[in-house]
Amino acid sequence: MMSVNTALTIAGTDPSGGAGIQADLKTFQELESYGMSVITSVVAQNTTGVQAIHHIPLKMIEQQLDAVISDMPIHAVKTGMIASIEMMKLIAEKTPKTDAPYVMDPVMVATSGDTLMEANARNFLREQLLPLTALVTPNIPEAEFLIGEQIETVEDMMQAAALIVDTFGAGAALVKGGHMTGDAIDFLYDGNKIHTFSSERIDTKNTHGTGCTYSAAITAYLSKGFSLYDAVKKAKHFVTAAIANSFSLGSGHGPTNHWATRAEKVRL
Ligand SMILES: Nc1ncnc2c1ncn2[C@@H]1O[C@H](COP(=O)(O)OP(=O)(O)O)[C@@H](O)[C@H]1O
Ligand SMILES: Cc1ncc(COP(=O)(O)O)c(N)n1
Repeated sequence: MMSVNTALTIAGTDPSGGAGIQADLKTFQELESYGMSVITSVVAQNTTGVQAIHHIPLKMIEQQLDAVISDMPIHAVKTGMIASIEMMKLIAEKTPKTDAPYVMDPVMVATSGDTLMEANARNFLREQLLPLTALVTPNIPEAEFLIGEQIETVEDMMQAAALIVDTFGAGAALVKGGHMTGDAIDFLYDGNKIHTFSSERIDTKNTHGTGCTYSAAITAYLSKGFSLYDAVKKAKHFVTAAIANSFSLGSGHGPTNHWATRAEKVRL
């Protein structure tokens, strides 16, 4: 019998296919981790922004979680959009039961500027969910919220990563530099050391779903047993290729190309 590793995403949806649950499942599939999903909110969105949000009733989120956790092996878990404190409470109660490493993408605002998390839930996320994580992957605005300070330089980014772990209790923090200028540099603090992951900045506006894709790739690699450092290194390569080969679909920020690294596999 074939053995397989599995990854679960708990997040909101994107019918245009570039972000959210859809990006996560595409990424898990590309990286050959068996993908599973629990939907927190159905979001009407596309490359131009968010048009409407429907939150799934709590009881139904709970039943989805129970359905997966009671029956399926889970080797890594990721969360994306979690809109409310009540949803967060449920996830804080249920996910530790999986015993799998937990990667949190602290999604607060979409690339388009639309809010995906209620304002009062941000503190709850920081105080109650963050300490459960193996890794949190904030972009610059999210990291600024988590530490309560502005981030302007790469030194600030490194300091933010350290604070998120040492003061707020995340297992590790990856502060992403997509919103800076110059090379796209991310800093990982694992509680011990700062690691740097860098790529040239690609000149494109097609960045819808980059954060989702990156954290999903890390989750997939963790599910397959890679160390945190190796998982981030490989995922950075995956997301960079996805951005470099992105699609100019839609009239806003187009989606990334989740199958961009297939060409390399064929060559190897
Ligand atoms: N134009 C770009 N060229 C290359 N890498 C990028 C670009 N924009 C973002 N990235 C990378 O994509 C990943 C997602 O980062 P970021 O855009 O900061 O996250 P989010 O989508 O959560 O806002 C990071 O590795 C970042 O460095
Ligand atoms: C349901 C959902 N979750 C997350 C994002 C953020 O996307 P990005 O990766 O571009 O920050 C999104 N637009 N929609």
